[in-house]
Amino acid sequence: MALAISASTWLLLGQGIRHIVDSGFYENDTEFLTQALIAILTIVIVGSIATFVRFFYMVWLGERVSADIRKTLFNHLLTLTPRFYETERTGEIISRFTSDTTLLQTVIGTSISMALRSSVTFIGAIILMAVTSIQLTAYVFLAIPFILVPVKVLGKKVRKYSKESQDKVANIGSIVDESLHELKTVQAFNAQHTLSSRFDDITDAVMKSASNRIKYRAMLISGVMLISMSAIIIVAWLGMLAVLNSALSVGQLVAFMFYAVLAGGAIATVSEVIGEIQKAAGASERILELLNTSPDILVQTSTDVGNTKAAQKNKTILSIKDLQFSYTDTLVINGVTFDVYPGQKIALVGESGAGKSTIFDLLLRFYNIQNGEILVNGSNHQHMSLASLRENFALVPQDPVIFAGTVAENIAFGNQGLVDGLHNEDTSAYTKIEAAARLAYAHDFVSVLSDGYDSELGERGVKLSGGQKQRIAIARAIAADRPILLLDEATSALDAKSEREIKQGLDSLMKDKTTLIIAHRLSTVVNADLILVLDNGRLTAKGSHAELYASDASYKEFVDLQLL
Ligand SMILES: Nc1ncnc2c1ncn2[C@@H]1O[C@H](COP(=O)(O)OP(=O)(O)OP(=O)(O)O)[C@@H](O)[C@H]1O
Repeated sequence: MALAISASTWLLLGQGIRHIVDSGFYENDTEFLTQALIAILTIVIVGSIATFVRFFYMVWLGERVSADIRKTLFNHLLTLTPRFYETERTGEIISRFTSDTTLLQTVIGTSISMALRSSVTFIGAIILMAVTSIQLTAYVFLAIPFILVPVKVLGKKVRKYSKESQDKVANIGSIVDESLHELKTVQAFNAQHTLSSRFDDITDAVMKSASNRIKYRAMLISGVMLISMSAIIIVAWLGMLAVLNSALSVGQLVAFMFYAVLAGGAIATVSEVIGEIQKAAGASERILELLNTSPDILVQTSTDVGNTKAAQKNKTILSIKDLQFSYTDTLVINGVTFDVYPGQKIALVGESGAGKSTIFDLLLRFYNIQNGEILVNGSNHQHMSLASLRENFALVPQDPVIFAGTVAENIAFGNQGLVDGLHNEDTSAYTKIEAAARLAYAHDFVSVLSDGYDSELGERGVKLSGGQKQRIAIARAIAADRPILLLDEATSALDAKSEREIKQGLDSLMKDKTTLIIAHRLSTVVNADLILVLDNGRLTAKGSHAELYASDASYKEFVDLQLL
């Protein structure tokens, strides 16, 4: 409405001008002149208010749309599986978030608003031109096909190069993301030059497609301007001839020219923003592509009653049967079968690449298994929702993950109650977080940080040492309080004190829990209730350390070579 009012008020101005010229000037009517000026002033004020409302709401709408798209897109990305991120580059996805949604925001907030306003102005101006002089309007219509040709032909080119340059900008995102995150490795290997020449190539490519885009846009704008202005000049000449022949009053001609300039300006604006709108069309295609990617892990709805009963009789917490899995063609897990009873500590050992981490990934259902069964508390994991399946597990990865945020936020991470408690500044949440940190032997170093549990840890925990990160990860698993722990023991050795503290932290974590641990230390395998030996995806032996060391030559060799 504001758009229609603001466009109409500017159009009304023409009528005002016509009356001033014809009635005020030519008939020497001073009082009429004053009244007309007051009327025009009113039109200007109404027009300005309507412009304020139009601008405010259109720009607000642009912000709202991009905020909603960002939220939807982020939530969607969190549901996609690791397989998706093995092929996509995160830097490129970040670019879709930022540059594509920002583009949509400006286009909706500014370009579409301008295009709509100009279209309304154009239609109104044409109608009023027709009212003023049908004959002159007919001449103007003759020019329209000449204007549409460049809009059609050049607009297509603009769209093509816009999409291309947005894609290339996404490559910039990837390389910056990768280089800055791995800056220490880059600098340690003096690889700045290699990266900067790769970056130069990418920015040059962006520049090249941007130049093409700009060239076609400039041709579009100037072509439309040339044709429309020439048409106006010719029509003005025809109009002046009509005035001389007394077929038209001077006021009519002035009003007509006012509308013709408005219409010409409107066409010029549309041709300028059409390029932006084409660009936004490219951006939304890319966003839709992402939104239409569906996660490849589906929950089967039927419940497996038979298996549930069988498992409950045995009371296994985990039961793995004849598991088979491959990432690509070759089987990485091949016929693995084992049971885990509540409270057991199971150590997984095997050479690098044997498939230990893959078993964790399958338990957490990051990938679909090809054959076999995984029962969690007697339920087939494919019949459980991903959330209820994963509620059974707390993961402590080999390289502990720290999120940008405070110590307290990092520890609360896996426990929604604590996260909400922190959000509401509930003191009991802090007490529980501190208790978890004490059990993980993290309290001592946290309490000397400048803001204690509210200290910011920096992106990826850059402000912490390796051992400190591990203890935060352990505290997080303690705070999450899940029945089954999946520990991927760190391979890197730490100083004796840190080692001892981490071991004590892990002991408190494992207390009363069922644990599966990818073991890299002899002390871990010695204390395990059951050791599973994996070799090339197969389970080749199982038993206690003493049994296996005495009976299994390959285990003995493995322990002697790898663990001692
Ligand atoms: N995302 C993946 N895509 C394709 N192959 C993979 C992927 N992840 C692992 N693999 C392959 O699967 C096999 C098992 O890997 P996995 O990480 O489970 O071994 P691991 O026993 O945990 O090794 P490590 O002790 O070195 O971590 C390896 O041969 C590895 O190359």
